[in-house]
Amino acid sequence: MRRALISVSDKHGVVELGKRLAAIGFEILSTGGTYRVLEEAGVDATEVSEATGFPECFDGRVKTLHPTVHGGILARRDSEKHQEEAAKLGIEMIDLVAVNLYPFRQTVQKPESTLEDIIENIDIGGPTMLRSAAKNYHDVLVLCDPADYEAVLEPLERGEAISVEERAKLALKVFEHTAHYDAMIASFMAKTFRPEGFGRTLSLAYDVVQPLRYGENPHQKAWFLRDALPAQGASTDFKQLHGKELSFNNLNDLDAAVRMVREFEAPAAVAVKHTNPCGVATGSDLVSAYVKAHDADPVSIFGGIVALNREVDRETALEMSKTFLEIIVAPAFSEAALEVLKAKKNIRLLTLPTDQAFEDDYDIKRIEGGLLIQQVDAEPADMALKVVTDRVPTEDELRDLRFAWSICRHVKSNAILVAKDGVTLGVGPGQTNRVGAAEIALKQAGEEAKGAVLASDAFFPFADSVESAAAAGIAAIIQPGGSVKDDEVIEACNKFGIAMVFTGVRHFKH
Ligand SMILES: NC(=O)c1ncn([C@@H]2O[C@H](COP(=O)(O)O)[C@@H](O)[C@H]2O)c1NC=O
Repeated sequence: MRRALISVSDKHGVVELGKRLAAIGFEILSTGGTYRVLEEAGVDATEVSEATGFPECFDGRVKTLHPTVHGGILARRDSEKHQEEAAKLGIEMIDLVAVNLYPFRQTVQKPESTLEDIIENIDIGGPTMLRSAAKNYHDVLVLCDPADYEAVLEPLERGEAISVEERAKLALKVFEHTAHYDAMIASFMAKTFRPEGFGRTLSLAYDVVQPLRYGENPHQKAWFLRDALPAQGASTDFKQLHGKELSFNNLNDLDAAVRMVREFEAPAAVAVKHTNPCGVATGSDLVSAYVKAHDADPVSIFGGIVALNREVDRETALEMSKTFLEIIVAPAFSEAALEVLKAKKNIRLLTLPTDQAFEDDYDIKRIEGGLLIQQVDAEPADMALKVVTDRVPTEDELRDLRFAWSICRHVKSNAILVAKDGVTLGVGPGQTNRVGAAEIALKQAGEEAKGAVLASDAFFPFADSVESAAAAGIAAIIQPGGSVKDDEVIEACNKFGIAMVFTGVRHFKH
């Protein structure tokens, strides 16, 4: 007689599984809670403790960790030696293992869970059985997901064997599942007991949310994954109210836009193209912020992603509906705004708490054969502005310098940004030299650069960009400082009457 061991926390479908396995002729072994559910439903089963002759003990911490169980799963059917040994030890074979694990993730995510609750929900016996069965997939069927019960029951009921390839796929699913489970545990423990960095290894736990239509380009396959233990309010935590599925580039741009709009407490609008801002503005209300962000670069915003940090009202919606936008993301949309925007078939409308701070931890980049991991480039709390020129910036200039600086660090390096009155006027992103970045930003700002401020994400190696800024009419500059040529740069500013502040902090973004 074939034997099945069933031990599940998620009892969905277990009665049906038990009934149908019993009907096929399986003898069923199961652990306490599962046994009771099966028994109540009239499924004939034997408790594991009866089979092992050893009681479940230590509050269920030890139930199935016994040679009778693991020998029955792991012994090779094609090995005479193993079979003789099993016979000598009185161990009977177990041919099917259906196990799902203690709800570790759900326990971590429950706000009321204590550390003790979380630790108690680290399953030990379950993964051990799953791994034993998966290792012996040639002879043992292993089920770690109720969604797979049907696909195994059907052929068994027809009296068909399940191919070794199918068994291997079920085993693979187990090893992915237990690795993911352990990675979540390691990640939780690391956050709790070693928040400051890494040990000798890193295992990341992610869930595949969905395959994407394609990647950055149509010939690239792509997937969207989310942290297995996601923090609430992350940019991946959006709700989609309208529009088609998001693309790879959409998700990437969405993340950039959301990170930028979170910089502001005042009503703000951020328009993004290819992860760089093309128009950013704050205003006394949302509609004025959006109109200013739009007018900052009415060409680039076409097909862009716009993030806002207030509920979208009808007026703002009407303004936005004049331009083709790929995505609008905001904390909420009024009914009237939705009515206006939903009329546009191709726009995607998303909500997420862009009006709340979100503390991301690590930034991960893939390089060939490895990863680079760094802390997120947050502004250090102790960053202070130091005036280094004869002329001190005016209050208005200081406000604009801070505005420009807060966005400049989100622009790809080398980055130069020109701004005035809480609006970006020119953005020079991703250039291989700073002069080129300054030229782009100043050219885009044009006449409006007069009296505006300029931010640079890293120091000026020469005074050439200051000369270009002066020629365009820039009134004040913000930059980290720290070049061997700082004196020349300061001297140039003094010569042109430009006020300059150093931040002492660099914000490369590659
Ligand atoms: N310790 C053990 O020997 C053990 N054996 C099985 N479990 C888990 O116990 C759960 C089922 O328990 P019950 O049938 O009592 O509801 C399953 O999630 C299974 O993974 C165990 N528990 C956790 O470590």
